[in-house]
Amino acid sequence: MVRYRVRGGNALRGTAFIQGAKNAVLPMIGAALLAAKGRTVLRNVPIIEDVRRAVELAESVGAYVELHESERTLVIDASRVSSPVLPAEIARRFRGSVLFTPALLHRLGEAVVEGVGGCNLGSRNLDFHYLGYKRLGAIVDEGETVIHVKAAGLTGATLYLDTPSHTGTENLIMAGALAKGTTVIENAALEPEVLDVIDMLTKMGARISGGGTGFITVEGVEELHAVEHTVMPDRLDAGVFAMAAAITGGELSLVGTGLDLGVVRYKLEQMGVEFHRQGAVLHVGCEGPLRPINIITDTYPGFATDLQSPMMTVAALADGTSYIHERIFDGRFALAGELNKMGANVEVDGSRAIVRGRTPLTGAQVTAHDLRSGIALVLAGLAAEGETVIDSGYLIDRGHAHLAARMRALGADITREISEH
Ligand SMILES: CC(=O)N[C@H]1[C@@H](OP(=O)(O)OP(=O)(O)OC[C@H]2O[C@@H](n3ccc(=O)[nH]c3=O)[C@H](O)[C@@H]2O)O[C@H](CO)[C@@H](O)[C@@H]1O
Ligand SMILES: C=C(OP(=O)(O)O)C(=O)O
Repeated sequence: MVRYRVRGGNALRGTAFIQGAKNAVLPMIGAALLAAKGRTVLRNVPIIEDVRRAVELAESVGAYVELHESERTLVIDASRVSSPVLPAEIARRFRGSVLFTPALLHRLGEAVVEGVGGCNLGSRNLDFHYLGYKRLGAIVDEGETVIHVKAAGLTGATLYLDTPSHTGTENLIMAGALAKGTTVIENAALEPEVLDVIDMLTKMGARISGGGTGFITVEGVEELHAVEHTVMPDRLDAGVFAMAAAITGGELSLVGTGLDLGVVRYKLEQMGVEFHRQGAVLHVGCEGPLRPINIITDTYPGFATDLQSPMMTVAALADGTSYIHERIFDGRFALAGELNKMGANVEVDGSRAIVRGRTPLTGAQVTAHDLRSGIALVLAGLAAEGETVIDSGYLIDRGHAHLAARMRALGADITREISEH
């Protein structure tokens, strides 16, 4: 059992090194398995638990993988992929396992999905993925726990997503990349991580156009080859460090190539947080009191649902009432109860939350219910009086690399502990 212990009150100052993006590297590991020859090299890989699970899963289907932690580099040789089974004991531990299906379909003609994990955020359907495979010619047998997808070869078709699913878009692009003919994906996701995956697939030889427009066209090719690619920076990790500076009255220089915080920057600016860019470095700091904010989560370029939880912590520390409307997931407010244990005043009504700030936060024993509620509690701990102990820290480790060490380097009093129970 991993647990984080945070003693609040220290302002965070210094240079924060932003990791590579979790939600880009996971589809890239799936994409690497599409190459039947050669070795793929991924750079700027975040050393997070989800990447370790993805490595285990790739190995379990027969790939040879080297994870060079200090170089943050993955080397993947997928030439010997031979098992279509995504075993439950690994696949159920992270969401990214869903991204291995297209490669297994193309390479082996079938994929046996024994489970898919990920944060528990209410309903997380996969119907767009399976309907898409079916329209491309696959047979999908959805059992109680195991899903069997089979295809002697996929053929391009026009696909429509009811909502622009992030992994759904990535999966259907990968399915179309080696299909016969043209695949069109309408209402495709616009997230920067999806565009980074398209960049990598394009280097591999895929013919994809329309990324970032919502209408993606994929002309199927005969084969894809192994390439080297550098994973984009993690805008969620960057957002969290910006918030850590803001709520502790600190000042951070965020380092991560080409970092663009987008709407979270504008929302934090409305709250009184100051940003200024100096070349490749983004400075963030906050001197005065924080102002309250209204947030509506949405698919890109809207406010990212993954930053909604950390933003709830910031709102609890702002002077006045903030309103949050969660529109992507129907179960993403488990954080409210934990924050309230620390003295916050958050009232949840369905998909809306009202955060009445500022109430002084005091350290408490709290539980991470998912990755982002976990990091939100770390933020609360940094600003609280006394000691906060956050259980289920594995969930935080799923998405943030060396969190305690990176925060300690900036002056935070935080430790990561492992206990038997
Ligand atoms: C590994 C990864 O990249 N995870 C991200 C990805 O998750 P993920 O790709 O799972 O999220 P989706 O964009 O697919 O899901 C968004 C919404 O669409 C619904 N839906 C989705 C697919 C489907 O077939 N049917 C359906 O109804 C889901 O139930 C959910 O309510 O995008 C989410 C939304 O930005 C982020 O929070 C996650 O961090
Ligand atoms: C929901 C998240 O991740 P996943 O889709 O991997 O569960 C997240 O990163 O907040």
